Amino acid sequence: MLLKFSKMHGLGNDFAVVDAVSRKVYFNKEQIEFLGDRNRGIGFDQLLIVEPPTSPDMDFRYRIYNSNGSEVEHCGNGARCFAKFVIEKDLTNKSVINVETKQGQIQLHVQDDGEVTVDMGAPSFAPADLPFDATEKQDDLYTLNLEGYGSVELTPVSVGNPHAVIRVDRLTDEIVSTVGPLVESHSAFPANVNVGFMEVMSRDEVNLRVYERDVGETQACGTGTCAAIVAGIRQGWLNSKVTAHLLGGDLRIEWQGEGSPIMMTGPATKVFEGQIYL
Ligand SMILES: N[C@@H](CCC[C@H](N)C(=O)O)C(=O)O
Repeated sequence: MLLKFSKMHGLGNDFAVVDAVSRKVYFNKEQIEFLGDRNRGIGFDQLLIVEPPTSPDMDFRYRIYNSNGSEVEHCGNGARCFAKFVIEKDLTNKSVINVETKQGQIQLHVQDDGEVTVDMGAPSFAPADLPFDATEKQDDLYTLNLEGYGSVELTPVSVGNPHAVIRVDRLTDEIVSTVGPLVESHSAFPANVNVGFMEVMSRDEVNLRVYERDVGETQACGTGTCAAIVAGIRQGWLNSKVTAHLLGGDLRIEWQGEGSPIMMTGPATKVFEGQIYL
């Protein structure tokens, strides 16, 4: 099969996006791993598949796979690329697009300047929603012992997919590459977890790096940014509108508190279109 795709990125978090509305396409795990391979395939952090909706009040269904073939619930940077893709491919002419995901529904708002705002839904801080086998807790902060390292304090947050947010005094390569994998696959997170490292610069600004589940550190993580900011707002460290500086650029997040949806705004970029034998 000759597979057509668009290569896109949201702040350097990169994707292959496939139209499965105009033509039916199925992938098995090995095929996704091959496509995701940066030396032998296309290379991406996630594969995004645009499908017809299963519910009449939705515009599309959105499936997301990590480069190792695991299917995931949510992808924030991918959602913005998804919006740009369906417009460029003339699959819709709407500027407000309702999309089904594995975990629920999201709404994408395409702005006049081309940026996309995503209504990511309301976060959950309930450990069972990640899932997270909680141990000691104080004000949303849990202590996790890491073999051979010591302990870290983290906030578990579900924004559809699972995140552990760790506040650090200073972001370093070492903390991301050492603590990231230890927390990602810790037995307290039975489905594994994305790990965010947040340095609070002021009440309106953070520096953030994310070690993604099943992928490793990426240039940016949309859901990871949402999780970190809502954790910081709940702790009283941040205001309700925050700019996050990621390795690949900036995201703007707004959250009005308990029960409200998180609004994430940022760019989406197409790099090229291609085709590959599968
Ligand atoms: N890059 C994404 C998140 C992708 C999924 C994640 N690796 C997981 O396994 O949950 C984003 O922008 O949110």
